Amino acid sequence: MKKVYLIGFMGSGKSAVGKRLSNVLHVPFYDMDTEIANRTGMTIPQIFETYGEERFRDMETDFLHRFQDEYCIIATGGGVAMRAQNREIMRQTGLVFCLNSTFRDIWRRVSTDKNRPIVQRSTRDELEILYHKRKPLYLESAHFKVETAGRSLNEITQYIAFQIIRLKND
Ligand SMILES: Nc1ncnc2c1ncn2[C@@H]1O[C@H](COP(=O)(O)OP(=O)(O)O)[C@@H](O)[C@H]1O
Ligand SMILES: O=C(O)C1=C[C@@H](OP(=O)(O)O)[C@@H](O)[C@H](O)C1
Ligand SMILES: [Mg+2]
Repeated sequence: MKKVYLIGFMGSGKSAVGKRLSNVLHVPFYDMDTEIANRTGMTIPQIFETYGEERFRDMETDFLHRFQDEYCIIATGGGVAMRAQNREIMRQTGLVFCLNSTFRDIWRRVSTDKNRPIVQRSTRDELEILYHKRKPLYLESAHFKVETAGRSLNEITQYIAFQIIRLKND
């Protein structure tokens, strides 16, 4: 078993589930946004403002490329699965779980959050268009699709943990 990647739109629960999964499985957890923020000494909004979105995307790809070979949980940022190169790295180096949430749930969770520059610069309609545009690419990248609607963070975590343990024991 190599890495476990969590992908999906902003607010689908990647960071929150990743942390829980790490506790349940006793496996290290890395949140790509946190790792990139730590490396640059800047927040995600500061990176977007100072260097622009494209440079941030390059930092994401760089992270995936260089990251050490270990069994760990990685919560990706919502844009990571948009690059073919990133999708290829994730599928080759690990198991990819897509957290699938309704746009309604997503909007409720992220609309007031100041730490997501894409939400800050978008109207509700624009974000919903982006959600529909990205969805097929999340599904294309994933080994597993995880429905999150009506499920608690713990239920989602237990489901993913079960799948990982099952595959490990195969
Ligand atoms: N299934 C869920 N049930 C309850 N709260 C959730 C669920 N999924 C996500 N959240 C909450 O929504 C917010 C955004 O989740 P987060 O893990 O940061 O999403 P992501 O990393 O995918 O952008 C957090 O406060 C998180 O606790
Ligand atoms: O979807 C995106 O393009 C982004 C998602 C964010 O991560 P979360 O998905 O954890 O919110 C973060 O990487 C950045 O704000 C850009
Ligand atoms: Mg996150």
